[in-house]
Amino acid sequence: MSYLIRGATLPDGTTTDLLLRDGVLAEGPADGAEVIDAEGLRVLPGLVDLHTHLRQPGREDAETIETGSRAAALGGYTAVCAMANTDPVADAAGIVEQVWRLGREVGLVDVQPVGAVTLGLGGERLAELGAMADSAARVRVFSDDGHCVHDAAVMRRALEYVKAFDGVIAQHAEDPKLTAGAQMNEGEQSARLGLTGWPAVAEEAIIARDALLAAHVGSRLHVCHVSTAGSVEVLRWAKSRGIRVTAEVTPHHLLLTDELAATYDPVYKVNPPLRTAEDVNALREALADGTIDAVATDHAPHTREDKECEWAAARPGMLGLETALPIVLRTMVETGLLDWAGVAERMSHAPARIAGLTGDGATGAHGRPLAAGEPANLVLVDPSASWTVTPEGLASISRNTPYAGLTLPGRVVATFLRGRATVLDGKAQA
Ligand SMILES: NC(=O)N[C@@H](CC(=O)O)C(=O)O
Repeated sequence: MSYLIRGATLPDGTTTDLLLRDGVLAEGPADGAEVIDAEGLRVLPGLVDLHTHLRQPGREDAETIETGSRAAALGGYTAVCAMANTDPVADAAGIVEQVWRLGREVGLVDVQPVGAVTLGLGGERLAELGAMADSAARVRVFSDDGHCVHDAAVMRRALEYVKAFDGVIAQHAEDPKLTAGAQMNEGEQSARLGLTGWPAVAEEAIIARDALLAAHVGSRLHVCHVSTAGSVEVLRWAKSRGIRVTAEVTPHHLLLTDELAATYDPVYKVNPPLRTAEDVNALREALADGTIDAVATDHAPHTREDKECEWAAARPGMLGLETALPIVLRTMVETGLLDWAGVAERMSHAPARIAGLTGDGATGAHGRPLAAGEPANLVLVDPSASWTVTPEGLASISRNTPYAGLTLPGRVVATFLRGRATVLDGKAQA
């Protein structure tokens, strides 16, 4: 099937026709192509998520590679990096290959497995980083996400190891000694609610330490879900020194604050926790000026049992794939902080570069320019359509969206993966 997308507006604001043929953006006659009228629609390169929890293997009651892939395609994504905190943990070549293959079989989005840094996420012994890199899954991003690689010597060794194949360690920056028993952001709200606080310094101290380690080793560090104004300062300092550090921010940290904990509704419980309005403003500014390179969802599905309970017993995490782009439009574009080219950079080009997905690899190329000869990975968005989030209306098995009832701008009309429609007329194809 080939498509002629007529009159779509590119990220730079110019309007063009795009011919999708044989998996690539083609030139020449559009004979036989299905015509899509894209007047008034925005086209973006297929979005790339650096941080997705797909829960398979192990917690298929919360999400599967298939349901998570569908949610991703509906959110405008063509590639997602699947986190390693599955059961079993993705710490060996066999497991990452299985995840990669299952993603290919579903075929809605390229599922790029993230490998664990340490065996069983235990923080002590390095996982088979080289074997995962050499496997069919061609792993380049390694993370113990959900856990911090807390031992500085282990972190140093991991950074040294991945240099050989231009891998990157994606750190969940949280000093576990400083967050023991933590339930929410440490501050005025936690004092008022009587909940144990998760102090900003637990994140900031690890980012500073890891930036210094990355500089010492000459390796690449990526910081997951940056959540505080102080972290932004540390990142600014590290980048100004030429340290090879990149960072991501989640949509929920760009919009929501710790005042929501006063509801005691565990849908707002997440790690790192929601912070203050000052933090939110600093994160938006950092994403605008490039101190934070990318938006990543940290899509974290949880069952009702794990979420609809007392705050203290609930698992941290929230859904994100289907709402990420609308939240970025609300917080960054409507506020004038980013234009559409900026959205393309922060949600497609930069994450693809960080994850090593821009070249031809096992999963093809993502985050490439929308130019002739490039893989036809793209999304069409209706910027003028708004929609109201309902948990039942989402494709995820789980229901833990913090945005229920919220009306958001921007509807994904169609998503294409190598020229094949994975979403058409706002509906997933399979
Ligand atoms: N981000 C979250 O709140 N949850 C993550 C893991 C974690 O970081 O705790 C999950 O896997 O559910």
